[in-house]
Amino acid sequence: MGLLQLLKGQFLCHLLIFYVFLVSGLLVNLLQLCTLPLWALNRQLARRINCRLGYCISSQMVALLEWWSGTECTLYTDPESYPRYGKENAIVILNHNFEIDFLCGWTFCERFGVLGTSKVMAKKELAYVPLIGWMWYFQEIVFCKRKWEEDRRTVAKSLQNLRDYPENFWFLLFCEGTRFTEKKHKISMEVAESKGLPKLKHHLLPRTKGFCVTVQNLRGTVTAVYDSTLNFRNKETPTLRGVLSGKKYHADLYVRRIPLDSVPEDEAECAAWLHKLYQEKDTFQEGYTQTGRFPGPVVNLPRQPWALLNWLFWAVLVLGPLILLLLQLLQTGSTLTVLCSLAVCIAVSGAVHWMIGQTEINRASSYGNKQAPLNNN
Ligand SMILES: CC/C=C\C/C=C\C/C=C\C/C=C\C/C=C\C/C=C\CCC(=O)SCCNC(=O)CCNC(=O)[C@H](O)C(C)(C)COP(=O)(O)OP(=O)(O)OC[C@H]1O[C@@H](n2cnc3c(N)ncnc32)[C@H](O)[C@@H]1OP(=O)(O)O
Ligand SMILES: CCCCCCCC/C=C\CCCCCCCC(=O)OC[C@@H](O)COP(=O)(O)O
Repeated sequence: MGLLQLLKGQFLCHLLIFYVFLVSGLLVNLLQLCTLPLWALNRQLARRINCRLGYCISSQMVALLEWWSGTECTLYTDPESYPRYGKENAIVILNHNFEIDFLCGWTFCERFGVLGTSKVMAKKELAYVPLIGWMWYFQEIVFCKRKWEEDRRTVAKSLQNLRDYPENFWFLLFCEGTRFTEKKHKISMEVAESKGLPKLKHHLLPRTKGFCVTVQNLRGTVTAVYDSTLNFRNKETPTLRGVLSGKKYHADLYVRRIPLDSVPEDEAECAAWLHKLYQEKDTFQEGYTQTGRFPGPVVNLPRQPWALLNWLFWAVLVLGPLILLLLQLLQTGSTLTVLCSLAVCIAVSGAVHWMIGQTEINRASSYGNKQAPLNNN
């Protein structure tokens, strides 16, 4: 094992990386808060500024994946669609099977220059996660409670707000609404059976309402749906802890660009269209498990240096004062101050564990663990 690989496994390195993330993230959140008055004066400028501020946080996690863990992300797609990626507004549909699927999504956003503007329909609980959740508030992320009666108005309103967004954005939907577990899969296949739908082997049954309301509200703003299917080589089940420890994974993403005009306007037809799409995704996943690859040619998509440069900028900015403080502590610090510093380290590492825990499937919500009553309206 090389020295660098050994270093990547050290707790102290993780603590330093998280320290940079935490302090720079709080600074960025503060700057975002300072843009509040600007929203009333010049909304489009406030949005552009918040895209860039948000980038400062999310790109640190991308840098962790691309540069620290060295994870490779391969894109399978039609070369004719490829030039349009990043140059139009799109709805992205992604399977929700992996703890770092969102991070791979962000990595592709970074490579197509839309990381700062990337959007998602996220569960409301994530709005309270420090740094990321707070950043999302200023990036106009669409939050849902996963209770349609409450979501139908709020989600539509948040989507309407995006209609005059000043920059190209991708809007991500994990239509399954929750991460894949065997129990949730079994229950959702019972629902599929009761609805007369074919069973899926690799996906939970998609919830169609979020997709249909997104299409309704973003028609005319968004030009395409990017149907994206993600898997990892060697049957790996990647984790954020693995990434932080420098473990290298290899992600494969198959993307099909579907013009939005071909998605039906009628709600029932739109729902049927989504179910059919998931049946196709399921065959792609089955093909991947059999052959280790997706259909379609591979497009070369090298990583960009910007995420790393952003991380280095923040590291220099926030590590300098920390080092000075530690030196001063060693020279003059009483036992009490040294103990207090230790307590701060423990608190910071506790915060890392809690935040990483948000991404762990074994701590997933109970949503989808039992059948919601069938709705006939
Ligand atoms: C070129 C490169 C291309 C791509 C790169 C890839 C990606 C990059 C793009 C962008 C990146 C951006 C950001 C990424 C960063 C971070 C993201 C991280 C996390 C956020 C993820 C989440 O939080 S996921 C959870 C929240 N989101 C959702 O839930 C969305 C999907 N859900 C819906 O759409 C729902 O409909 C709803 C939330 C709007 C409402 O929920 P509710 O529960 O009320 O749902 P329904 O009314 O739909 O449910 C009832 C219907 O479902 C049937 N039913 C009942 N039980 C089940 C069951 N167990 N399983 C399935 N279905 C069930 C029931 O019968 C009802 O059926 P109907 O026919 O009546 O609809
Ligand atoms: C730069 C270095 C930083 C290192 C430390 C990183 C610590 C930050 C970690 C995480 C921040 C939280 C990211 C939130 C994204 C979680 C996405 C997710 O997967 O949500 C689950 C949701 O879809 C469905 O939930 P359930 O399956 O129903 O439950």
